[in-house]
Amino acid sequence: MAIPETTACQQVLGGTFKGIRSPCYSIYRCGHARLNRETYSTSRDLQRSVSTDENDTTEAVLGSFTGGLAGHRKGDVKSLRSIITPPVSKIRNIGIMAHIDAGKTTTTERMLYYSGYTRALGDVDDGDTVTDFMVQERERGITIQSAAVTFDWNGHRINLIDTPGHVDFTVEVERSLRVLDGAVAVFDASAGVEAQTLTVWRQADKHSVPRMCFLNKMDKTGARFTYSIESIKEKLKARPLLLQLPIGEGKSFQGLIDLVTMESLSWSTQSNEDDGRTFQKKPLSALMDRDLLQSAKEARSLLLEQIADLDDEFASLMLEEYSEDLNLIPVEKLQAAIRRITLARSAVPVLCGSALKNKGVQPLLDAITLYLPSPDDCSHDFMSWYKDDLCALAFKVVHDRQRGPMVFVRIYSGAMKAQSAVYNVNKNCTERMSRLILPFADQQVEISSLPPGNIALTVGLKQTATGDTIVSSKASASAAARRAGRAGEKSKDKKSQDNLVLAGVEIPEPVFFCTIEPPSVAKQPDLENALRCLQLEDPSLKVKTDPDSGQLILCGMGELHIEIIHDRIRREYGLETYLGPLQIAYRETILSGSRASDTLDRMMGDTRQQVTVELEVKPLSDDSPVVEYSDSLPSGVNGYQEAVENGIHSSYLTGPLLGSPLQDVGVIVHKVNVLPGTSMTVVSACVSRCMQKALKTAGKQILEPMMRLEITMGEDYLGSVLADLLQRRGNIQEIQDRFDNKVVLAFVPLAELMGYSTDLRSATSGSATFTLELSNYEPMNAQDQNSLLRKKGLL
Ligand SMILES: Nc1nc2c(ncn2[C@@H]2O[C@H](COP(=O)(O)OP(=O)(O)OP(=O)(O)O)[C@@H](O)[C@H]2O)c(=O)[nH]1
Repeated sequence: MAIPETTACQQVLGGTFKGIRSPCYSIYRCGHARLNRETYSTSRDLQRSVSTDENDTTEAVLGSFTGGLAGHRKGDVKSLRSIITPPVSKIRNIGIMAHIDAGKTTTTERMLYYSGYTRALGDVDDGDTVTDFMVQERERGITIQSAAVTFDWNGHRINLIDTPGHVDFTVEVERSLRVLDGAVAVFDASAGVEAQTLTVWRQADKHSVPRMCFLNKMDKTGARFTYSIESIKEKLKARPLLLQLPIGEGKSFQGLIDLVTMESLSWSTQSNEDDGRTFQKKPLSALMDRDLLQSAKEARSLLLEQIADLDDEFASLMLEEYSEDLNLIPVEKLQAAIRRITLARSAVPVLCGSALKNKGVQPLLDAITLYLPSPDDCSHDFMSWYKDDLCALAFKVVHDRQRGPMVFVRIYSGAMKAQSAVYNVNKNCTERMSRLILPFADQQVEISSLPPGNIALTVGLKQTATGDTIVSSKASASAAARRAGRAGEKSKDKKSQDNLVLAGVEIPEPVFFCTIEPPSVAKQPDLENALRCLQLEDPSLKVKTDPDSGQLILCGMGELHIEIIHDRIRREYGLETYLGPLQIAYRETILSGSRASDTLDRMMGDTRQQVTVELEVKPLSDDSPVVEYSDSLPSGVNGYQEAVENGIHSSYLTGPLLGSPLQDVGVIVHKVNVLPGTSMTVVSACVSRCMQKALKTAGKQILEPMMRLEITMGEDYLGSVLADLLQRRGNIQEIQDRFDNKVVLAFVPLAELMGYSTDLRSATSGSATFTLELSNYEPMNAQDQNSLLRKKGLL
């Protein structure tokens, strides 16, 4: 048995460390007494887990809280805490993903509580959860930033990332999925699969993340186990493997039947105060309810059949060794088969419970360790290029006012060490990392080194942004490049030779923008600095400068996104900024082509610079290249090709109608005559001017963002919601029934949805909910296009 590497906790930073963001004082206020006690319970828990493995050696170092907490007595915290880094096979890097409000945060809180990392149960509704620790998150009761949490369960290290459900923050979800090995999809069992679940499910598919489902809120009136299972089949097109059956639904929900071990698990329903830590486990034969027993037997037979269908090894066990009595199949063999199926993504295990009522979370934790992959189960080409050298991916940057940027990394190979220099492949620079931290939600434990497979938080990397690849040195990157090159030659895979940089996350184009102004000119540099830090953290936030007015422009994924950024600049950077009206990010295209020519002729110093260009713009068809050169042109345009294409691309940024980016426009270059000695910049400028000329006379068209809207409301409001959608130029696709509710699916131009949440709330007395995502860009009709141009004073 491999001896696990041991790392020692050097200091518990809970007191001095003001959270990932400085305004974290609120958590200390509501939880600091808890924080101190937690340290005890965590130590005990870890000590317990230490003693279960005889090969583990531990090193415990005394740390101390030093100030930072109001009313806190220095030195009264016993932070004797040993951190064992388990073998890689016992690490689980897991994401929790779901539709907004499905209960991810509540479930995470319960996990932390049962694993001994918190002393009290946090409650989203009371604003005292551990993972939602930004002030805005506490106030709004939603998760904005993924908070990574590390904890141990049954000798396993679980690195868990609580991801936000709101569509404005899907980049956060995708960023987490990129580095996770497995995921738990949490559902509201009264709603089944909801709109955002579909989006995150698709994202998890894209990154081939094995996952399991947790049907939460089984206690809620209207909770329907069977309905939720059907919606997983129908909407997610997934194959559910039912590992549990609920005992009761809604108010009568009291526990679960474990179809793998054939036991019933029941929690006390006597008191709401019960923390669910203890529950009763009985063999199924002791179950009094005959109907339930029968259903459990049937569900178990179905489960065995499904597993045999999907796993040959298990099928042969069933047909040969245990054909006489399937009940004799050892639980471990069944679990191993479920694990293989989950990793192969041929089915998804389904569990259920109620996080709020403290039922079913411990079996979920067991299932995570049993069925979801360890880093060893996931292989990547680049791991062989780096061998034992460090290779890590920065997947999130957060900014702390005192410590500067702090970077979450996933280590793929080699060890990451505190107080060491690392090389950032994307930025081509060497940086010094001062500290390495294990993130226990708002508490941080400093460690000296971490082996591959882990997720850690680093301090000191100032240039690193989300998506950057970090290795030990430039020499190590070069050696990896050579190995990648050889591998690429062998496999004739050109891509692998270039691909030293681990793929980052695709960031969707922002659909909203607005100007942002500092309170005074003197504060402009502070605002620029705040925006620079926020952009390092949040790659979906774009900042531009208006070339005419010089004003700063914020571009974001939605109204809420921009609102949160505004709020954070105020709270975290102490700047009261002014936002201009929110505007839509339109695009432009052309419906018919046009040809133009232009000449630039000027003296620069003693040199005459002269270029004549003739080109044609045309609607781009799917199979033609964006830039074509007419046959009459000399090949390579006499060495000016790059300058010509720079000129073309720069003119794509400002369309002729609104100055919005152009799409689906092709160019044919007919003539480029350049006087020798003319600079490349002048060639690009002439091409760009000629492009603008041609575009002006082409058939111009504005494209507007169309949103896919899903609204859930009581039947009484259906008529008024539909009438309102039609007024907003909405195209209604479908009206579905969901128990007593109606669900409307529609496509609506984004321009018509400004302030929709407030309008919908007042029209339905706050009872309706909706989700919104960008569907595509569509041409505006002539009338709407003209009225938009008039509104902007452009017609
Ligand atoms: N009845 C019931 N309510 C629950 C349960 N779990 C969570 N809730 C409630 O559902 C609401 C949302 O819970 P959260 O844990 O914040 O959900 P979330 O998925 O993290 O939400 P976002 O981070 O905003 O996406 C809160 O009011 C919770 O108290 C449950 O098991 N049963």
